[in-house]
Amino acid sequence: MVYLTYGAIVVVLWFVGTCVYNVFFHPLKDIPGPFMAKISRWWIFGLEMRGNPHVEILDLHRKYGPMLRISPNEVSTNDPEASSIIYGQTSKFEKSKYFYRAFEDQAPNLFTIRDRQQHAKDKSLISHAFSRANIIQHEESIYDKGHYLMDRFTQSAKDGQIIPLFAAFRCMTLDTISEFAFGKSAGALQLGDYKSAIFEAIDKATNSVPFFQHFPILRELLRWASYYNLSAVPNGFLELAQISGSGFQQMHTTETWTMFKNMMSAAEKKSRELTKEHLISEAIVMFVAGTDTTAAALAVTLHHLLQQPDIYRRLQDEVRTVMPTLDSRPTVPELDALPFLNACVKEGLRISCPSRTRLPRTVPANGWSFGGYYLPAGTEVSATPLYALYDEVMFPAPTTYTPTRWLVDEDQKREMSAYFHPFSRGTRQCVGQTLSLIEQKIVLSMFVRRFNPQEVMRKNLNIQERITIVLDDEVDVRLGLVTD
Ligand code: HEM
Repeated sequence: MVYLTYGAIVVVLWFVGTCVYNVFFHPLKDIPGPFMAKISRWWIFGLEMRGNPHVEILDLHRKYGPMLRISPNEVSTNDPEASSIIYGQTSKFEKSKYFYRAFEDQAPNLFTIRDRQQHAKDKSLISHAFSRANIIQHEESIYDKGHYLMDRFTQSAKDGQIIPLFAAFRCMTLDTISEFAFGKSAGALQLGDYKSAIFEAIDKATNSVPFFQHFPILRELLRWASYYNLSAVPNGFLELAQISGSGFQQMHTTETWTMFKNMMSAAEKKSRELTKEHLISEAIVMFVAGTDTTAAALAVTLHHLLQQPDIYRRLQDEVRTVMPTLDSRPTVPELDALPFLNACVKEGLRISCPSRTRLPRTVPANGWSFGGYYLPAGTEVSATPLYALYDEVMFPAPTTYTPTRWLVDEDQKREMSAYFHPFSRGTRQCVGQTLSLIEQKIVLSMFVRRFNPQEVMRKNLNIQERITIVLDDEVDVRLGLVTD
């Protein structure tokens, strides 16, 4: 009993001592922020659990200024110059261990790897597959899936049925990335209700990430439970690893070009051996990063477009110039040359900001001085593309979908582009951005060529942040048919 009492006293003293240190003596003590954020990481965890942490942090920046302490050892910034230093091409800030480790199962992958040299080597194995020239070679595969989906929408429109756009686009992006990666589509577009089990696994995995970030022991316990086959414990990463394993098995039975075959032969040329764990880890990233991001961007864009008939018609008129029939397949350069289509896609990416989680980096050796503060080596600093995309000066009325804001002269466009980094920037920018942009342009042009707006069931969006955003209330719509 005496020992227990002493133990409790030690714990209380340790807790109080840590709080006092964090608030009054910590090297970051002068950086403003909510009191509770300075004391412990429970504050940011609570914010994450509420569902929209970065919209809330953006509001706090408006109150406290560009440098904001969001946990004892983490500073958020919405200062464009600070973001350039942290994320720019020559940045020395590595990805944060606590944050990115939680996305890994058995091995690091391109998204999570921290060492800059190792990252450059790994990226060189994959970047050819995601080059514009290579994606253009695969545009027919995107068109095939797009047409299949549009045919389903046509039937639903004829039957007066409600169409769940986010679920449908999730299936389309899943089938595209699975065929690209493994040579065989996951077949999600064939599912009557657009509900693939792969998304259940993705949702489980992404929901678990904040818990793994704040309580890394949970991740180890979960792996242990999986090892002993305690299947009652939900493990989205394990499920995704199993799905990826089947993808690889299937891949080796075909002659088709695939992204992973391309990666393996690039590794072979460099005499590098890729472990099974490494390949599976890369495959999990393809499923997670390559689906919800593009699907959410498309669903959010159409949610807005379908409610603005004038803009919708303008886009339809422009698209008709390269799509004389309902089934036309314009080339990617033809789509790239349509200014209003490009403005609609850009504005959709800006307003949806599909990857809006903060992307923490670690201050390198020697520390970093910025904005009158000194941040010692090891401090976590973070920003999300959202802060610049919602900048009220650069993008007046930032929560309004206004594609015409992008139809300005080249100088203004250049200024706006400095704030437009939905795919991040520098060496760690998104490797899948060309694929995503081409998918978005193909699907959007096909959609407006075939359908007229009829009814959007919910006027407001309920966006929740996970690793990427997800739309908690479906973008349910009814569509009319274009006949000529
Ligand atoms: C609208 C669509 C997309 C958006 C907004 C987006 C956004 C981003 C952002 C912001 C990052 C940087 C993350 C960080 O710094 O930690 C990133 C990285 C990455 N994305 Fe995307 N992404 C999209 C689509 C895709 C697609 C389609 C794929 C693959 C098929 C993909 C694969 C990746 C990978 C592998 C990385 C890590 C790159 C590296 O560190 O070298 N993304 N993405």
